[in-house]
Amino acid sequence: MTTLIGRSPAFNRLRNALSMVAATDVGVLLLGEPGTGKETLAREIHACSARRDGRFGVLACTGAPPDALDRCVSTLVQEGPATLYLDEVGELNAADQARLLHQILVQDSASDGTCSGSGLRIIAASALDLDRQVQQGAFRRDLYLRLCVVPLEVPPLRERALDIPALTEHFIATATARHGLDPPWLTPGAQRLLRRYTWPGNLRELANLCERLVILLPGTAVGPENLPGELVRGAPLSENDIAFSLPPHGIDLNDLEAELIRQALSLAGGNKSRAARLLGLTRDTLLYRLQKHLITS
Ligand SMILES: Nc1ncnc2c1ncn2[C@@H]1O[C@H](COP(=O)(O)OP(=O)(O)OP(=O)(O)O)[C@@H](O)[C@H]1O
Repeated sequence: MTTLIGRSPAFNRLRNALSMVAATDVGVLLLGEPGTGKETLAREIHACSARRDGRFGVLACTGAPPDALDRCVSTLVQEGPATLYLDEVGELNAADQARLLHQILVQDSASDGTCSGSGLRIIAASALDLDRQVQQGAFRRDLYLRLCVVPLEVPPLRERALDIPALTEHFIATATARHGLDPPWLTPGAQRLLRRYTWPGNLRELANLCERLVILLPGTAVGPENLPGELVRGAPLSENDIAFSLPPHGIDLNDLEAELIRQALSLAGGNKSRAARLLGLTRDTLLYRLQKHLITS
């Protein structure tokens, strides 16, 4: 079974819904941006369902060859109770949509109507707004209604920022084990940037970053200066951040200084004299500190 990380309110609501649908055999449509964890959640539904001992098959609908759907369904059906996960179901062309509807109707007529785990269960996922596709005539309404008995919205990572520390720890531990390296650790300044970033690539982007840090900085401290530029640029300090009180667990003053210098340079468009003024420093003091933090601008 997968280790599902997440304790934010948004994720807890989803987790509850997952356990409810896992106890049934209804069609589930997972809706969420790329990398939000849709496949992982589908695997969890399968693992918690009556068909947990059967296969979990995956069909990537984007660019799937014409016979892929039929082959996938017949292989799974032959092997007993199974779950088929259709990734990006909105990308199926008209012919495949008709084939899928046909397969669902065949499965329904073969099913004994219980949740005992016979036949094939379909869990579909989409990053596209499937409802809009139906309205635009790009997706069959009859198929949509079959797939979407229970729609589940998977929140983007920016809406579950509370989960970022635990997910970061999990991804670092996973990459550390995979590569046989020592784990890096994040300074408070770096942790703060991770919490503030908007993560357009969601959990996959965070997992990739953690793996990169494990490979490039094993067993060392990771500060803001080691993080990609988009994380630093995407996290402007607000007035509240500047007028902050020292948290009980303390801060890393060195990292904070480096972060403020980067922010000032960015605000000043790279002009060092202006950046120095923003920080209440002389230009020479700023140059010294740029060297100290190995900041190149
Ligand atoms: N709750 C979770 N706890 C721990 N790891 C997770 C969780 N959800 C997802 N992941 C991890 O995040 C990464 C992305 O998840 P996944 O592939 O399930 O996303 P997806 O929404 O299906 O992506 P795509 O839309 O691009 O197919 C994977 O490495 C997965 O193992």
